[in-house]
Amino acid sequence: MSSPSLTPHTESAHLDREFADELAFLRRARRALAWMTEHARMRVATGEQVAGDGYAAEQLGRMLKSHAKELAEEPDSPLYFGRLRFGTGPDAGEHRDQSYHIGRRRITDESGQPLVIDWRAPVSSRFYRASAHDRQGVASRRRFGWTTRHPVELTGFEDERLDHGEDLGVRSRLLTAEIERPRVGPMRDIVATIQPEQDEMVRADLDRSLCVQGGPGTGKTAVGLHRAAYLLYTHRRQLRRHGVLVVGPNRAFLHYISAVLPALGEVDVRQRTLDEVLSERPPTTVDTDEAARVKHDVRMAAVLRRALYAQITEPAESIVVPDGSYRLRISATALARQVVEIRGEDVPYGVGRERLRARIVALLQRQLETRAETPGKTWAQKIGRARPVAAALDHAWPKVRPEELLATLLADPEALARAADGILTADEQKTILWQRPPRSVRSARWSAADHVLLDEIAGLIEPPASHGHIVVDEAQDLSPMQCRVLARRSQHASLTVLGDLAQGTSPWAASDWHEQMAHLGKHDSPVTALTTGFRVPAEVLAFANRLLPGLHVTAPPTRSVRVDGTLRVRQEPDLAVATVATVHAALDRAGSIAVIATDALLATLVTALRAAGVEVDTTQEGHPDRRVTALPAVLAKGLEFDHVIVVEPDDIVRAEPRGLNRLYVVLTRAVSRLDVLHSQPLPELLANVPGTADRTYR
Ligand SMILES: Nc1ncnc2c1ncn2[C@@H]1O[C@H](COP(=O)(O)OP(=O)(O)OP(=O)(O)O)[C@@H](O)[C@H]1O
Repeated sequence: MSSPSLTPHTESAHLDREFADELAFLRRARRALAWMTEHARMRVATGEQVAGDGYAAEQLGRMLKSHAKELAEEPDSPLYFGRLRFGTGPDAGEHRDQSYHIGRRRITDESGQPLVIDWRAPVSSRFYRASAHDRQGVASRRRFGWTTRHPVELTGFEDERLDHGEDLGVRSRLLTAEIERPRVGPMRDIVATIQPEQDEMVRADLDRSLCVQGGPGTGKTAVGLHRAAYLLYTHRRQLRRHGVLVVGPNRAFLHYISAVLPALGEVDVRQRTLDEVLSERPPTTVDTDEAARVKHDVRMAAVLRRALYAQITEPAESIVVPDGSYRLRISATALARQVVEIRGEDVPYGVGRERLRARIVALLQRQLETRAETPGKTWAQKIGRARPVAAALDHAWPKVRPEELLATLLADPEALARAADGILTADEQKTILWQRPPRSVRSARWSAADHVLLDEIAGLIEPPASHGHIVVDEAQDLSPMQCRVLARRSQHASLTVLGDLAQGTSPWAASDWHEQMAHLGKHDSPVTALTTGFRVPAEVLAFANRLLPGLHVTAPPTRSVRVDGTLRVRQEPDLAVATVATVHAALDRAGSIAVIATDALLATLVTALRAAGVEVDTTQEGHPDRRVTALPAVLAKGLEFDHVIVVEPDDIVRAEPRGLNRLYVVLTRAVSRLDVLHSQPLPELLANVPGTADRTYR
C-alpha cells in the first residue's frame, strides 16, 4: 500500500480485498471470544466439582469466576486496535513473516491458537516503539478505526509501511481523531495510541522506581494506570499477593480514573486518596495553616522518634521469678545491658520489645539449664508472660499506642519540649500544642496531619505491610511526612511517581523531584520528562504558560500536538449572566462542560444556572444526565472537560497562597474550548501582554 488510508474502499481493489479480509477476521475473533466466554462459564459450573480439597475448590472457583466475569464484562470497545506484520529480515527473529492482531485482551480459538495478542505481551511493544529508523523487524503497522457507538464496527484502517520509510508518529489520523474526540464521562484507556516514550515508562521493570515530570495533559495519569496494568500482567502472582495501589489527590479524581483499569481487565487494584490510605475514619478537626505546616515538616519524624524511644527507661530493679522451689533472677545491670544492645540493633520499636522479652526468657532459661534442667517451649511461653517479666518489660520497654504518645506530645508542653528541643523552635512547638486538650485520648480529635503523625509512630513500632507496587499521582503535592507514609508501604517495592512541579498547590509542594524521591525512600531513581501535550490545544496552553515565570519552578515546557481548539477571554459586567449565556451556547455542541471558580463565586453561579433551567452536577462524580459540572477550583486537579469556563481568575489567585499555581491547573483542564470570564482585571501575567485581554483566539 502506497499511502496510509482510513477509507480503504475508495483506494483500490487491493485495499477492498484487505478490508474484506479484516472483516472476515473480525467475525472469527468475535466467534472465538463468544466461545471463550461460554467455556469459562461452563468451567465455573463444573470447577467446584473437579477440584480436590475444599481450599483448592474455592481458589479454582474464584479464579474461574473472575475470568468469566472479565470476559462477560468485556468493555464495549473494539476487540483489537492494531496489527503488526513482520518482515523477513534477521531483526524479525522468531516473528519472521508473522502477522499479529493486538488488542486489550488475548483471544484464542477453540484449538488454543492465539488470534489476538494482549497489548502487554512482549511482542506488542514493537507496535508502540517500532519506527522507520528503528524497525525492530516490523514491515508494517496497521491501526484500525471503529465506530464509537454500539455495536462497534470496523470502519477502516491506516497503514504505515515502515519498510518503505513511512512513519506517521503523532501525525497519525487515528491518533489525532482519538485525541480530538469530544470528552464525555470518565477517563478512557489509551492502549491503541500509547506513544514510544510513554511505552518505555509503562514497560519499565518492576524493580525500577520511576519519577515522571510532565506538564498538563502529557499523559502522566494514563502512563501510571497502564503501567499498573502492564505490571499486573507481567508479574501477576507476585503482585496479586502484595497488591497494587494507586494514590490520587481526591475522590473526584479517583472517580474520574476509576474505569480505566477495569477496562483493561484489572479489577483488583486499590485506588485511594492518601487520607484513605491512612485511616478509614475521616479527620475530625482542621489544623491552622501554621500548625499543619509544622506537622508536615520532615523534622517531625525526628521528634516522634525521639519521643517514642524516650519511653525506654533504664531498668532500676532486678527481675525475680519464682519457679517451683527456685527463684530465678536477672540483675538490673544485666537487664540494662540487654536494653542497650537491642537499641543498637536498630529494629522497629515493637520488635525490640519482643526481642527484650525473648532475651529475658533466654537468661532465665540458662539459669535453669545450669541446674541440668531443660525447660520446654511451654515453659518459655509461660515465663515470658509471667507477672515479674511483664512488669520489667513494661517498665524498661513499654508498649506504646500511637494515639497516647501523640496526645501526650500535643497536650503537654514539657513532653513536647523534651522531644522537640533542638529540632523545632519554641514558636513551632507552641503552634502545634492543643489550645484545649481533650479530657481523654479517646475523645481527642485528629486532623489530617495528625493521621500522618500517627502513622509515622505506628510505622516506627511496626512497619506496615509493603505493597507490590504503588503508583502515586500528583506527587508534587505530597508533604515530606506524607511521602514517608508511602515510603513505609513500598519498602520492598517500586514506585511510579507522577507529577508536575508547576501544578503544586499544597503549602509544602515539592520544588525538586530528587528531594521528593528521597522522602519517598527511592533516592537514586531517575527523573524523566514527558513533554508532548495531548489534552490542551496549543493556544490554550500558550495562554496558561504565561503564568510559568510566576510559578518559580524549573520544568521543561510542554509542546501540544493539538492545533485545534478555541480560547476566548472576555471582561463582563455581570459574571452570572455571562456564565449562563456561555453555558447555553456550549450546550449546542457535544462534550462535557465545566464551570470552574472559587467556592464562594461558584455557589452564585450554580444558583443562576439552575434558575435559567440548566441541570448542573455539583457532585463531581459525573451525572449521566447532566453535561454541566460546577467545579470548585481546588478540585480541578487531574480532571479534564471538553469545554471549560473559568470565571474570575483573579479570585482563584487570591484565594490561597499558591493561587497562581491553582490557576495554572484550572486553565489547563480544557480539551477543546476555554472561556475565561472576568469582571476584575486579569492576573498580571495574563493581562500584561499587549492585546491579550478580551480577545478571541480562534
Ligand atoms: N498516547 C496517547 N494517546 C491518546 N490520548 C492520550 C495519550 N496520552 C495522553 N492522552 C490523553 O491526554 C489526556 C491527558 O492525559 P493525562 O490526564 O494522563 O495527563 P496528565 O499528564 O496526567 O495531565 P495533568 O497533569 O494535567 O493531570 C487524556 O485524555 C489522555 O487520555
